[in-house]
Amino acid sequence: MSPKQISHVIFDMDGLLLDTENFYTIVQKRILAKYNRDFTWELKSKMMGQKALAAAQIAVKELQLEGQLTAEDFLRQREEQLDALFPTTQLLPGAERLVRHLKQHNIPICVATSSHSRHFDSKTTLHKQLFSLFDHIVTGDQIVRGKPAPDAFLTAAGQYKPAPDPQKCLVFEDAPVGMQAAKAAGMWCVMVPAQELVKLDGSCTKGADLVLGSLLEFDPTPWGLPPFP
Ligand SMILES: O=P(O)(O)OC[C@H](O)CO
Ligand SMILES: [Mg+2]
Repeated sequence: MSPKQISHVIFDMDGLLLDTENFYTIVQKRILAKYNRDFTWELKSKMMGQKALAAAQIAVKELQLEGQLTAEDFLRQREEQLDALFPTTQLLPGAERLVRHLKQHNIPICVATSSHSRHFDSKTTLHKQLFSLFDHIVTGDQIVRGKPAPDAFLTAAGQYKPAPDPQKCLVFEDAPVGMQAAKAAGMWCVMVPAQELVKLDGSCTKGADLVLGSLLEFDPTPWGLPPFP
């Protein structure tokens, strides 16, 4: 479909706006080392963007840890360590500039994250003012089916009255399952994947409408959005 005329923009959070993915990597590497397992990018690529329990279940299954570690135990151990790290979360390059720019031009903006609301609160500790600019935040605990199901993005769009045409919604995502969720919702998707992920599997971005190295590279104009000054 062309020309693109985006009316609403939906942001993923972890790994897209906020630099939290490294925290998950550090903590999960530490926990899995106790079970003589390596936490690889291949495994991470399957877990990232998922709701917490779904991600934990993937780890246990892929590493054949049944009988040694339950998904719930993995999460409990993960929580203790993540809780100490999340309040220090920093923004990723270009996130603040893009969010403020769209807000300044009255473009409806919201967030659809797989993170549950307690993690959302903790991760945004240093960024409350910026996150107050979003019209609403949809967290993982508000939806039943996690990404790659389209629910998070459809729920986020559905909070606008009237709900926008998905064909006029642009989603920013970092994770393969997130990009798939956006496309399943019938929306446009700009993917900003971690470079490690692309190196591992070039096809992880297949289906995205545009792939960028960072949000700093985004040009709003081809999307019918106002240009940066
Ligand atoms: O990328 P998000 O914001 O949907 O959150 C995903 C998980 O919490 C971490 O991969
Ligand atoms: Mg993400």
